[in-house]
Amino acid sequence: MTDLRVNNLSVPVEGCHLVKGASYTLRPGELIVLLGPNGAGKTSLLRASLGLIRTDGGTAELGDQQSRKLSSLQRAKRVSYLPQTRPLAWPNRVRDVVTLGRFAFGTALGRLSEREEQAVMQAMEACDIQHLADRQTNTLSGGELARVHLARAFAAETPLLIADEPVAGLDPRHQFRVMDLFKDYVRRGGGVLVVLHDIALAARYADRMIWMQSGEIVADGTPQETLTEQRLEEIYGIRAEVNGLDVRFSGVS
Ligand SMILES: Nc1ncnc2c1ncn2[C@@H]1O[C@H](COP(=O)(O)OP(=O)(O)OP(=O)(O)O)[C@@H](O)[C@H]1O
Repeated sequence: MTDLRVNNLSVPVEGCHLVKGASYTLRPGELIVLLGPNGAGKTSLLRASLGLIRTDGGTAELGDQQSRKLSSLQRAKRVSYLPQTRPLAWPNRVRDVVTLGRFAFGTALGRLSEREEQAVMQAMEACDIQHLADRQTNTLSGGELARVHLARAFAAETPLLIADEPVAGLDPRHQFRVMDLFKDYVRRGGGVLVVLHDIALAARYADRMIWMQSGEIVADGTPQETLTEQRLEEIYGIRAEVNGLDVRFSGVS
């Protein structure tokens, strides 16, 4: 079973720490939303968990191996990572960008097996971009391009999927649609960890919420356990009324 186990992880930078002693586990069959204000250390935690940046304490394991010891191909077979900024080296056809998601499995553009073709088509359909298949990526709107990147991540069909603000820039319908896709992925046995800034959306979809502040995980539990008026006040400095999973914001405190 592939899970991501992070224990007491710290990320140093210039004499201080971007992440301090963070511990959590991402297991197949659950959707975790990672929350926290700008600069709290969410991206740094994700990158450190995947072994992509230097750490100076703690461990991060993906399945049976330490993340930092995995080759990029080994890592790409276990987890799809959708970073916050998604540079494309050069404009390309949408279908080809989505096909790159199969790269770790030895897929070469133009030589797709039926199985590979199916994975790419399904991912494009799920992300509502099949009509854009032959378009060049530099002609797409921001939201369309975000869905292309998502489709690339889905096409990989990895056991785990980690996405940093995957719904930023999407209209409300596509935000729900993308979150529904993550839920389906989890129902089929995958594990998903996403960063969201929309607390109401997070409450609606998360099995667990991990809250970060100043480089530390300050809470980890179900929305029912961790989403409280006091927490929103402490972490974000905002006033809100919380009734179960329903959140009504009334301003900054
Ligand atoms: N290489 C670096 N050198 C110095 N500071 C850095 C470096 N990388 C990140 N930081 C700082 O560390 C803090 C945490 O950054 P990080 O991107 O992890 O936050 P975040 O919670 O993902 O924020 P956001 O919600 O704005 O995306 C920020 O203040 C950022 O400026």
